[in-house]
Amino acid sequence: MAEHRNPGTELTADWFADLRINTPAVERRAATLPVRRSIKKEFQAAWLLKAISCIDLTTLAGDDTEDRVARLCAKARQPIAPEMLAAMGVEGLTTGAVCVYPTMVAAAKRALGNSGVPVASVATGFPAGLMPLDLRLAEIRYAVDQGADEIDIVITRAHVLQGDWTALYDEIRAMREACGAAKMKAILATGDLKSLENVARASHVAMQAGSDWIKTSTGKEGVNATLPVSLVMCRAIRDYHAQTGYKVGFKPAGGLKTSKDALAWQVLMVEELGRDWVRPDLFRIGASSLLGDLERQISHYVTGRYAAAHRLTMA
Ligand SMILES: O=C[C@H](O)COP(=O)(O)O
Repeated sequence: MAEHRNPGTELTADWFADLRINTPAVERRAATLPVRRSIKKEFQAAWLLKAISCIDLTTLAGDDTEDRVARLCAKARQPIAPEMLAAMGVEGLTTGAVCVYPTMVAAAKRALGNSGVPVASVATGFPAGLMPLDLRLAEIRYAVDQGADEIDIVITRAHVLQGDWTALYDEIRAMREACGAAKMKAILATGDLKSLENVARASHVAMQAGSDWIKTSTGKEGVNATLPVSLVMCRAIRDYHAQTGYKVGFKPAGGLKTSKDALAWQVLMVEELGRDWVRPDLFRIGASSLLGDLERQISHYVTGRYAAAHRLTMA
């Protein structure tokens, strides 16, 4: 598949300055997503496998060690027992990427070897981003130098809260340049942005500044990925595509733990952006503890019963 990059545009405030969002309507629509039938029951196991291929399998904890990262990478290379995959006629399934702190990138690269699974590194003073810009850019360059294939940056929430779109655009542009060939995800930390209008505006600015994906959350805010916020971000992605022809990816992250969550977010993608957008270069689910439940549900599909927890390697 050809490498897909969003080059960005000039800052074009006209695309978002006057937007208004009908919050109750967004909430009503979001509430219907988990129960919609766009993914038929008999195809759910296939969609669960697809969800696995889109996971950024994540560890972002203060007590991370190289051993933990190596175990995570083993799981990323082989997320489901081979016999279970064989029973479903599938081979070579991996997660979309692993996601770690910058000092763990080299260990992740070693553990992933030639598996083709990319390493994503958070950077720019994750999770709050409150560091001088030159240090944040240096952190990106460090992670790229260590071998990161993707960089998950955080934005300065104050720029959004103060409506300083130029400052936000310039910061993200500079980050995109520092990423070089590594693809960039812009984490908006939507739980800090106060309104759905701000989420939409920040989404537009992040895309105009050249983000390859926009991502909801760090997993560390008080409120992380929600369906209403995700709906607003997907619609901004749709508008940006209509304006420019470029497809920007979406990454919900933070608090996604169940197969039900994975299906609800895939329904959102299918209904708002189309089936074609539900693939690893355009959709990632950032999660540290979702894989275990996906494995459990897939095992139930294959064997007709739930495996005991100790038989599954919980991610
Ligand atoms: O980017 C990914 C998030 O940090 C994962 O959050 P989580 O630990 O709630 O799954």
